[in-house]
Amino acid sequence: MDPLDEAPEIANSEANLPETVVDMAEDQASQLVTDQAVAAASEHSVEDLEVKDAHVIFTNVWNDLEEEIGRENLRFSKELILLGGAPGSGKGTNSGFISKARGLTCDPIVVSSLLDTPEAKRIKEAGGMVGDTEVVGILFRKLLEEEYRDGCILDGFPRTRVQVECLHLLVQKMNQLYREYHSTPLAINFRKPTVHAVVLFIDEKTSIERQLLRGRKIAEHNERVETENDGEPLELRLTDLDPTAAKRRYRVFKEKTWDALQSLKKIYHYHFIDAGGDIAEVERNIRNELEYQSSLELDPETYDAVRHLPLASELGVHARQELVRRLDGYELEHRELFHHVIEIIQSRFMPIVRRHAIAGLAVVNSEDSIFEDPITLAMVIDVFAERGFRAVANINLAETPDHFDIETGKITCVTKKIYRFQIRFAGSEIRRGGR
Ligand SMILES: Nc1ncnc2c1ncn2[C@@H]1O[C@H](COP(=O)(O)OP(=O)(O)O)[C@@H](O)[C@H]1O
Repeated sequence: MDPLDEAPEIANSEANLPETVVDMAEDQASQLVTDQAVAAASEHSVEDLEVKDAHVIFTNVWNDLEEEIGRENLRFSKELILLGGAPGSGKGTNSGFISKARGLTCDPIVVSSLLDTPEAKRIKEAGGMVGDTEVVGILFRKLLEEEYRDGCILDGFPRTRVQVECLHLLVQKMNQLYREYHSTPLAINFRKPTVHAVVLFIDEKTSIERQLLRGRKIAEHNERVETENDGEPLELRLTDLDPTAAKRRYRVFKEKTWDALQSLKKIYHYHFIDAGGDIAEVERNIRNELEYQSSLELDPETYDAVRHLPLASELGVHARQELVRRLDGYELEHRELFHHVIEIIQSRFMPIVRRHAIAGLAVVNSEDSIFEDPITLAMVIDVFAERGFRAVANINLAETPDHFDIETGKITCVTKKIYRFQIRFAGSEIRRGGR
């Protein structure tokens, strides 16, 4: 039986706009997520009194440095490797290996270790983030140390949008200094900077497990140091001992750092790494990615033109969490409409879907004007996704004769909108005569 045969004939289908409609639905849905995330982040912000303007922060730091050590001594690293990822994603574990792969001999700069004032420690222990002014001031000063001249790894920078802005401003200044000193004897100290962002991705569950694992390992190590009086104790983060605090750290990452890291790909070399596997696998992924990008035969300009487009492997990573947030958003903000859509799915869609359980593909057409609001299309797609189906929606325009003028012979038509949903799922394996 043809799975499409539930669809009534559509006369004079004039426009078939699948991508547009699905885009509309998904846009609407993701806008909702973004708005909620922003609202949640600002509601809980503890840094409201802090300077948020990257230009102000950067200019203050830069002017202080210039005044203190002189413009000709503002010698930053030629290559900056920004290593980002959720807590426990393996930044510390992999930074030594990345250094080697990039031919760097200096230790990575672990930004959170630089932040050791009592106030910064208090914030870190609560799973929060230290203010941008402090981070940028300390880090830029550190970067000027001689050992980082050729390049360095920055473990945990940038972590916020303001820090990303400050980074852009720093790179701009470095480019300016490069041009300024280009034909002078000091040129070697002001080479054109290159920036790579390496982003390690793990999900929330893995992040929490690994933070707690690190906590257990360090606690055991420190106990051994104390009882056997052998070796040096390691810094133990309180958030690594407490599942709730570890979870909070991941959430802060997801709300404040994830987007900031994503924005780097528009401007710098960007390496997205699936870091969910075991250590050997992650190392392999990093090696492959770094080798792949450096062996690309694309002209740098061509590569620049395409690199801001997302990689297929990135798109799925937060899809489940975002779906959950969107669904919760419908329930909170459009409860009545949401329940109405669920009721339509239950009473009108599901009988058709059930009838096509062997084929795994059902098509449902509807003229219900409720679907004029794009959010209802998003709701249908998301509710089906939540239940394990893949739904796609598109709009067909059908011209139907409405009036026939006997005298002139003129036919007037009305245009009807028909909403067409394709619902795919794993069909039954049991088929007569099938293998
Ligand atoms: N791929 C991996 N598989 C299993 N455990 C890992 C992996 N990468 C790191 N770990 C462990 O997870 C914990 C956190 O790793 P770490 O490198 O300190 O993360 P980060 O610096 O990103 O917070 C450590 O105990 C480390 O040994």
